[in-house]
Amino acid sequence: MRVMPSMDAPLSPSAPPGADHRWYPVGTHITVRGLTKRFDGVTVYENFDLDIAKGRITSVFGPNGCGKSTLINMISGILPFDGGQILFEGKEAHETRIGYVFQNYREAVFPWMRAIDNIRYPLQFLDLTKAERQALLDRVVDSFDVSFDLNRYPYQMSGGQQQLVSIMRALVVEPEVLFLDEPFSALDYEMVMFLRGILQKVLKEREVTTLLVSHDLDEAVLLADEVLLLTKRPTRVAERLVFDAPRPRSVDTTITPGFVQTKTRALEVFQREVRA
Ligand SMILES: Nc1ncnc2c1ncn2[C@@H]1O[C@H](COP(=O)(O)OP(=O)(O)OP(=O)(O)O)[C@@H](O)[C@H]1O
Repeated sequence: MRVMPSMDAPLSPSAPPGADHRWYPVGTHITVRGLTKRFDGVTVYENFDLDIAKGRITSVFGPNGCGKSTLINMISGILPFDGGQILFEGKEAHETRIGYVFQNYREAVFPWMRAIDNIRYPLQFLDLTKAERQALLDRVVDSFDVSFDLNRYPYQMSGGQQQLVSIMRALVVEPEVLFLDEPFSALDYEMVMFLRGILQKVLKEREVTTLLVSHDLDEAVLLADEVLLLTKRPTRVAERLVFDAPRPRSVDTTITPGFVQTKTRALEVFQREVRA
């Protein structure tokens, strides 16, 4: 059962824990408390707690099948859970503007719409004037500065271009929180490098709280302000690693001592958890 807080409860970031079920620590955007999720009797999460910092990029990394996608799907409101509470600065998911980028861009973009209409699509659900919608569309197009024609249909675009369109579509509404599940795993390396660069630029400009699932440890560390390392099921947080290298980060970052140190520690924790 999902615990629903009453809508008239005051938001109180400074109140002590327990005083108010909508309390959240200062600087925290997402609070997960007592989360429980089972699939067919298999417990994936049991009484799981997590705080996610506001405006930062958090990568989620862990053993196969530990529940990385399940976690971001529950937090984003796509997947129901069996118990616990997830709040965004004290608000429910449906009170929060959320963007989601799926791994499988071919199924995510609408094939019958031109790129620009794909990107524009979510704006119709916002209570805005035509001019305000156009301003948001122009802003996202300007930020990404794409070099291909946005009047093309998906079948006329490469996989990377389609994924770029789906990222722009997720960001056009200016989400407070963005979820990305393996967004670059099916793309060639040149495109991956380009997308990593442009995405971190836009996310940092807009200070979007971001949760990224990646199977690629280099990518998980490279893009993250913090790497969240998970255990095997029933899943707990094994360790959290802060990575504060300056941005923009590129392949050059991956040979810096700070990167190597963070990745090495992440690998140690990962191997320990896989063997556990
Ligand atoms: N709809 C479902 N029905 C039954 N079991 C499911 C369902 N979705 C996920 N699971 C199971 O829950 C566990 C966590 O799945 P999830 O996809 O979240 O893991 P993951 O860490 O993202 O996996 P991977 O590393 O393989 O991408 C797995 O054991 C998976 O088989």
